[in-house]
Amino acid sequence: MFSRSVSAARSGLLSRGFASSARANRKVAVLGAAGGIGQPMSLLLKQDPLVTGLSLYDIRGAPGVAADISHVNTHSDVKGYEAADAASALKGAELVIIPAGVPRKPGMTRDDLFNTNASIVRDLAVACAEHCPKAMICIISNPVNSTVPIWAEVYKQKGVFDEKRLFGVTTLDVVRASRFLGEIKNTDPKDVKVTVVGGHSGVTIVPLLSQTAQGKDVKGQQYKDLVKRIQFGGDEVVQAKAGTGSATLSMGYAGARFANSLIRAMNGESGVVEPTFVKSPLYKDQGVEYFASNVELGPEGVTKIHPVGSVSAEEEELIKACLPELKKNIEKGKAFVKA
Ligand SMILES: NC(=O)C1=CN([C@@H]2O[C@H](COP(=O)(O)OP(=O)(O)OC[C@H]3O[C@@H](n4cnc5c(N)ncnc54)[C@H](O)[C@@H]3O)[C@@H](O)[C@H]2O)C=CC1
Ligand SMILES: O=C([O-])CC(=O)C(=O)O
Repeated sequence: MFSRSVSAARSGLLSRGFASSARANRKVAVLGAAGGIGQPMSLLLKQDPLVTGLSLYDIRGAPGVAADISHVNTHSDVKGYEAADAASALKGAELVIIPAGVPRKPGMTRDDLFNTNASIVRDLAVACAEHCPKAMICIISNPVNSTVPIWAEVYKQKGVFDEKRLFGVTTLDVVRASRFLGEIKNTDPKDVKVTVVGGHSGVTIVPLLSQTAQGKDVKGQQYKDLVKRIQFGGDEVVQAKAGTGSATLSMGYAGARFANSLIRAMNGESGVVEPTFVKSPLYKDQGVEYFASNVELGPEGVTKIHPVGSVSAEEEELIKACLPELKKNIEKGKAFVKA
């Protein structure tokens, strides 16, 4: 699991979602690297043989985290940067992952984080537009349904927007769906692949269980409970952490897994498909500009946005409930930057 070799990367932890292909120079910057997500995710990125450089940035504590992680004996270089040093942190970054911002406390929705996190994300977008405008951008900071449009609007203002290179990370919803369905079916979750579409909060999270072999016969109350658990899995963790934060370790895992998929695609591996929240034509006619669905990834980012596919009557209802909420969240993000 700690080996730098490609074959080792296919074993142990990495075989459950991290895989590797030929090595290219891939510098990854983590913004918010000293936080609850940033630290474990950076550690997992250090274990990824496809990551050749790690640039850890935070308004506090990143040099210490970098010094610690840099002792792990894998080949990548690790550097930590102080608050004032965003330019150096971002220079040459090809992929930027952003878990900067405050997490929820019990009783809050993700949208309640908007007032604090919107400006954090906007300012980081300005810095990336200046110092690494061509990097792939993976946004974790909540509310994702709004922070992704915020990033896009800043990039449009700066004249550097490329919709193929901007991703909202919804992988934790996919990870949860796989785990929770696997638990019900008593199956190894590595064999349970659930497409989750929509957005990343409450009713905007729509798992397409009918499209999976293990999920299609889950019915009645068990179906309702499973959907609710996937949609509100974040609340489960927020409540259990009782005021000290939200999901960090599972998100660190999910973020590193998404980064691995994207880097494999950037390195030329074909057929890499992940659900992710992107600028999407799927529901544009209903005024929803961004939508998570299966997206094929390639060297330049988004290669193909897959349609939602055939869905059950229940899933149709879930999508109907998702769209107006998602539209509101997206418009809020856009309006913030325009104001
Ligand atoms: N997309 C998803 O599935 C998930 C998203 N999240 C979100 O991720 C975000 C981070 O969560 P945690 O790591 O638990 O929070 P945390 O508070 O532990 O860490 C956030 C880090 O961001 C840093 N930070 C704040 N402003 C910054 C700036 N301007 N530049 C650089 N760094 C800055 C802080 O110093 C801190 O180290 C939250 O908004 C949370 O809601 C959390 C779990 C899942
Ligand atoms: O629930 C939260 O606030 C954090 C999050 O996005 C998740 O765990 O899915």
